[in-house]
Amino acid sequence: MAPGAHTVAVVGAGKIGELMLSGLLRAGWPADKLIATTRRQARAEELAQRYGVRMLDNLSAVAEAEVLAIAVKPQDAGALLDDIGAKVPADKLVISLCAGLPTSFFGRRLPEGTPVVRVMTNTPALVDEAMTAISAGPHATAAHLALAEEMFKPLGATLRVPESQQDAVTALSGSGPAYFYLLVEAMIDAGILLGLPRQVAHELIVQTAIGSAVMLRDSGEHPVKLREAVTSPAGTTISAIRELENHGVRAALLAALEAARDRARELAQQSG
Ligand SMILES: NC(=O)C1=CN([C@@H]2O[C@H](COP(=O)(O)OP(=O)(O)OC[C@H]3O[C@@H](n4cnc5c(N)ncnc54)[C@H](OP(=O)(O)O)[C@@H]3O)[C@@H](O)[C@H]2O)C=CC1
Ligand SMILES: O=C(O)[C@@H]1CCC=N1
Repeated sequence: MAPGAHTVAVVGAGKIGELMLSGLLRAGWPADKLIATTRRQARAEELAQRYGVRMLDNLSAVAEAEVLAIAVKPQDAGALLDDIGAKVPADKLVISLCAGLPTSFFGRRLPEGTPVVRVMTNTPALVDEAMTAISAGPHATAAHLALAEEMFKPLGATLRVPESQQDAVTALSGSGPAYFYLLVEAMIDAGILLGLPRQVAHELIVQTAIGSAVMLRDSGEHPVKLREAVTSPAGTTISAIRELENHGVRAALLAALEAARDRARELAQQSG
């Protein structure tokens, strides 16, 4: 299918919605086939100027677009669907980008038979390195999944997962960039502690992160093997690793990702 064969409306074009718009434009989606909606007029003007996409109100977007990508916060999705849900013709594809919300949440608020696809992407979409997981919800056919994939493939890697895995996916790859940024920030601070100028520490750690990530992706080696290759007997690395283990970094990560998964479940419960 040629890029831009469908008119797509990004409903709630905040950070993730904007990433989608810019990614689709980079992939060759024509601007006149892209619609976005916002709550604030100033935001609408900013997006229109930046991307040349059509800014409409929610109901006009529902009427005009063939695909609706819902990119509001989970806490705002109920109110949005109270406004537009009944007006969505059942032949439109609804793609939810909302953390935590199951497709049944949308199914209950949309006309019977509306296809829903649940997607969890992440912010490296900005540099076409997203990890996007895609799940079919009720009434979503193979063609709907293929269309969702066509929209997210230009933004990075895509993977199909059962919807039951989406809260875990959200904890791993949806929130994942934040964990890596936190680690990088902490390691740069450690460089300051060791007396390096901040800019030098930044350059050392960012390039080390990039090099390590490329090796993880391209070598095909297990991370344990890659770590062992750095860890010399009685050397410097094992001294650092002993401290990481003493401070429970591994246990902290297990607990942290479990908390993120639990929060995704809570968001669904609170949204009703
Ligand atoms: N940030 C991330 O890394 C990721 C986020 N997600 C999911 O993506 C979704 C969006 O997150 P994010 O982009 O960070 O959040 P933002 O708050 O940046 O974006 C949400 C946007 O929706 C707008 N909005 C809310 N209600 C309406 C409405 N009724 N009509 C039109 N626009 C509306 C808001 O407008 P206003 O600004 O005026 O309030 C805001 O601009 C969430 O569901 C989140 O779970 C998924 C993966 C990663
Ligand atoms: O923090 C959040 O809730 C969103 C979902 C995944 C990443 N950011």
